[in-house]
Amino acid sequence: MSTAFNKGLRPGLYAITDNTLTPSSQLLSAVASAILGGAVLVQYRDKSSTSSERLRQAADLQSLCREAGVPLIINDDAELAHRVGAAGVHLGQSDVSLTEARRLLGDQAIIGMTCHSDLELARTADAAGADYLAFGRFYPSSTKPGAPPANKQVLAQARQFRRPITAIGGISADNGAELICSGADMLAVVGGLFGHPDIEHQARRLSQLFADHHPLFHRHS
Ligand SMILES: Cc1ncc(COP(=O)(O)OP(=O)(O)O)c(N)n1
Ligand SMILES: Cc1nc(C(=O)O)sc1CCOP(=O)(O)O
Ligand SMILES: [Mg+2]
Repeated sequence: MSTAFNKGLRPGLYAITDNTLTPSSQLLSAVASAILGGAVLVQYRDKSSTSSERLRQAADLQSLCREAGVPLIINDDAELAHRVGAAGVHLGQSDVSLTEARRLLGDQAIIGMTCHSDLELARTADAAGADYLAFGRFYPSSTKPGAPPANKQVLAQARQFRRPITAIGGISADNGAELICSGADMLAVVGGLFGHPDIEHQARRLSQLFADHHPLFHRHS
């Protein structure tokens, strides 16, 4: 049996926003560029704006993503995901529990879980019904300098759960291929995408890595 992709999840670029890299006035056009370049999933991640700003931005992003047919995930905040009708939420180990988020958002919501580099965290997230498992950080990250390092081997080991696997942390178009070859289905990228002047171009480069290396698209001849 192979990995179950459902609820609109598919292998590819997972674009994560950052309010320090992208001013709020440019958020929608930045995300639109990422989608034009091939992003298959978007996460709204904003740790510092006011709750009313976050509500407005999440609602605007939800309209954009719905129109584009790309699921929007809200970081940390299941209530906000529920309020704007987003596709789901991403939860860390110190965020609200998956069970609680599932109760609020329902069976059709996409709930992703941070598993660092720890298969036991992944086993627990799998048992609780996580829709994807996130591992990282794989390379030093200026977005989250304190994120604990992860070993690429965990990506292959996590395939036993048959859940889509996301890699995160310091990923760019220049270093992402080896993570896909190691077992990642999605590359979650902040700085390597939104830190560049030409976001659409970077998104295309990152998306091309899947065409070249992901087993669902790439067949050795
Ligand atoms: C796809 C993805 N993977 C990991 C994270 C990190 O989540 P968390 O550990 O809760 O840390 P913060 O992002 O909240 O700082 C993520 N957001 N997305
Ligand atoms: C939000 C986040 N979580 C991480 C983890 O390891 O769980 S690394 C990270 C930052 C990702 O940003 P960039 O692509 O700029 O490194
Ligand atoms: Mg979190």
